[in-house]
Amino acid sequence: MLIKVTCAIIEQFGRVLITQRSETMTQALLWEFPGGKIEEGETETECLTREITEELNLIVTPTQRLTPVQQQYPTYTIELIPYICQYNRGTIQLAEHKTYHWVTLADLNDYAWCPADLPIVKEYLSLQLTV
Ligand SMILES: Nc1nc2c([nH]c(=O)n2[C@H]2C[C@H](O)[C@@H](COP(=O)(O)OP(=O)(O)OP(=O)(O)O)O2)c(=O)[nH]1
Repeated sequence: MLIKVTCAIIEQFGRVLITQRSETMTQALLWEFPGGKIEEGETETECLTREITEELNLIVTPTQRLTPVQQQYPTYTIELIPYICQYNRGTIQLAEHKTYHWVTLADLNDYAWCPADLPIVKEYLSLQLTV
């Protein structure tokens, strides 16, 4: 079964928000773009804005869809669907994650990412370089 997951590349002041999964989550302690599983009847962007509010207490607007990534993990497969998002309002309150960082593009490669995120980081960096 393919589990569809959306994730948000939230931009503000030239940095992007990344979150570290907690010890008790799957992919424990790895870094990710916040988001989560699409629920029945939900669009990708509805899922994303719901998850970002639930997990971080932030209001964001998805602005650009990047290329989805299929990733097989030992017991399940996900399709991770990334969106660049603009921060609107809210102060971060972590509901599930261990911590978060606002990182410059130059530092994005220094984190221990969930495997599915590696192609997304690469695509995102390549887009910024061509601007
Ligand atoms: N939200 C998010 N999940 C990601 C990313 N990269 C990646 O491999 N994943 C995986 C981790 C999880 O297995 C799944 C997303 O599930 P989730 O964020 O709803 O996690 P969850 O804690 O509800 O999942 P579970 O432990 O209940 O199975 O996708 C990412 O950048 N963002």
